[in-house]
Amino acid sequence: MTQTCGFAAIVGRPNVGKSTLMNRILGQKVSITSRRPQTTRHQVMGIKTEGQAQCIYVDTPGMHIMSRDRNKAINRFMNQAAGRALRDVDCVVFIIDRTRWSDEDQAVLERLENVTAPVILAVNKVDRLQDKGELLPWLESVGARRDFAAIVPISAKHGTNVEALEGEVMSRLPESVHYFPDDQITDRSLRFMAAELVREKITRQLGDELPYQMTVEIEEFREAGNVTHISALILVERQGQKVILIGDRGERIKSIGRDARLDIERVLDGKVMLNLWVKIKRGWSDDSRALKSLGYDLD
Ligand SMILES: Nc1nc2c(ncn2[C@@H]2O[C@H](COP(=O)(O)OP(=O)(O)OP(=O)(O)O)[C@@H](O)[C@H]2O)c(=O)[nH]1
Repeated sequence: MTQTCGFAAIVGRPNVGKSTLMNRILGQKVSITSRRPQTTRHQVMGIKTEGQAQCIYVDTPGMHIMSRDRNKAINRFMNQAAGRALRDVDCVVFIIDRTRWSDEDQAVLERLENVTAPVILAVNKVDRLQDKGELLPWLESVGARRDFAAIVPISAKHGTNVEALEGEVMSRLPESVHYFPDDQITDRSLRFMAAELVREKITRQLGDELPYQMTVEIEEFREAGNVTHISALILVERQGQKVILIGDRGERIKSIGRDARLDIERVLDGKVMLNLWVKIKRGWSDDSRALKSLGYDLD
């Protein structure tokens, strides 16, 4: 039988559920999620193989079109990364949040104007719709905004209708041999996943107390016997942020470390010793050179 293989970009404004959808499709966490917008910073590929079809999903960082501090280097990087993901894809999944249509959604739609690949609209979070009756008329009216290849209401969180969405994507992949082995689910290294999981726990535990100018670098990732030793450096911008992260008598950082270790152990399927360090690196989020040194690739 002929094989099919191709790329599908998942796009949408921050916080609509792109990472949640990716994790749901893959049945495993490859992209971190949180209630705060702008959690996803790096482009992560999620690979799903089903029989003869292989789809490589690209989860893009939220498009920061309305961002107030749009000139910051990190915002420029994130917009560029989102733009790059749209070139050369075979299909685009555009996610919106229920029946809302904001200026940011409109801006994402405008970005898709020159995209020739089919665009599937996923109307997410339908589990949270107060009035289910408003869905059908909305689905009909939203179709006027663009000639969508399909419009699929879903709940990424609960998995509702996600298979139908996948079916729409899979049916649009070109004939090709598979680019990845059939059992591989992400292009990212375990080292990268470990850093992302630490960042997820920080974002979840500290919420709005810590601005998103915080990054995690893995300094050591070493297997010894059946234990993986990981040292992670958390970079923040100011002393005040360091104090918040460490918490009263180190309670906060301990709790972050415990949560992150449990998740990393699940991903690695083995025991982990995790050490966290906090360091101040002033102004990194506004410095293109510093971003490069941390692995953010600015054009
Ligand atoms: N009720 C409900 N919540 C959802 C659903 N999908 C996502 N969420 C929640 O919405 C929030 C944002 O989800 P993410 O997957 O991090 O969103 P994102 O689009 O990747 O966000 P960025 O990283 O900012 O681009 C999280 O709290 C999710 O749990 C859904 O179908 N139903």
